[in-house]
Amino acid sequence: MTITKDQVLQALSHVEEPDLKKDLVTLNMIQDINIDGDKLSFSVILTTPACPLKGLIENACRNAIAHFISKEIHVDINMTSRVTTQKNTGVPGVKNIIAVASGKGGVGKSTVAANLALALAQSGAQVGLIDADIYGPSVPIMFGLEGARPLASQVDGKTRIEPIEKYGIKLLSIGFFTDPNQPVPWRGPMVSTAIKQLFNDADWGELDYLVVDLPPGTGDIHITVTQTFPVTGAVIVTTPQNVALADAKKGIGMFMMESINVPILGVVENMAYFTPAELPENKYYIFGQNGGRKLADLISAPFLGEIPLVKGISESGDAGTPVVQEEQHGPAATEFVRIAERVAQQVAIVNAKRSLT
Ligand SMILES: Nc1ncnc2c1ncn2[C@@H]1O[C@H](COP(=O)(O)OP(=O)(O)OP(=O)(O)O)[C@@H](O)[C@H]1O
Repeated sequence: MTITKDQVLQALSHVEEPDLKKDLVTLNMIQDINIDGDKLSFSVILTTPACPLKGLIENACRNAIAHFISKEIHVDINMTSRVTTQKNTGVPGVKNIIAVASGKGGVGKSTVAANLALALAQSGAQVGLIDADIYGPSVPIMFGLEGARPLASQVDGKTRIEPIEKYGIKLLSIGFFTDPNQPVPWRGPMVSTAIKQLFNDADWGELDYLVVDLPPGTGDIHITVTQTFPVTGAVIVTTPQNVALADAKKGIGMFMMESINVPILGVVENMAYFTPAELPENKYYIFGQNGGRKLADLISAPFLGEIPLVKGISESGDAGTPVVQEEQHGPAATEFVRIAERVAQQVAIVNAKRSLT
């Protein structure tokens, strides 16, 4: 049987990308078509290596070839990815900036930012993490890098800060430049300059995602980051209590302000329930149930997932190895991986919508 490239493209034009609601051919996601007798191979270029729909899309392609051409064809599909980007993030080489924010302090924003960054990297993406929390930088402790000082290097005749690499991601924290025992009286302009330097004066190289751990609340740093760099979207972290949810709403309100206008990628509910290690099936909703989900519904944003309150998360963070790195297939790590997949999905959707405007 002889088949042609046109027949293959015609068949695959019946396969829709479920998030982007267009067919794979229109989206230019089918490449490298090769036909050798009854053997067909092609690549599907996904929008992120963390794509949770990878298996579904691959099956749909096989079914389309079988249905529209023939069941007798031997199909070899290379599922690969090229992370999409908005036109310009303001930081050379960086495709997407993901801000992680919370209204209230202590809700686990840094824990989510660190594990999100690691889970994205484990999917095969190039990832950086900026700890912009001047009031309580957590990256040095969470990554076992207390006392670390980034080096400077010369890149294209300019002096650049070299981010520190750990567990496959590039890191910079405001805590690498301050003495943890000396309080720093940050003034507005100083803060703004220091934060911009973490983005602009560092040698980030090529990154698919630069995750930014913002301080709690809504302040100078939020304004500086969102108004200086076109942030792709924000992940909002909350706990289920009403006080945390009320503050989270204020944080969301800031991102939605016309002058800021950063899309909300979704809501993560942290410390959603308590699970004793010896009874992992038991869930105790000690702070109330579904607060994060209701908040997401209220603002018509995706609910990204719920993380249990477990000792392993705080212990691994304190010991310098975030849980996604420490127990890669444990229940908490698995939930972080799912959240990372949903975040990557939302980034692709935001970018696709932007490219249409
Ligand atoms: N799901 C969880 N289970 C157990 N401990 C957690 C969980 N999430 C966070 N923690 C712990 O709670 C503490 C606060 O977390 P984290 O530093 O991530 O919060 P934050 O919102 O970034 O705080 P800050 O307002 O200081 O920036 C840390 O000790 C962390 O290990």
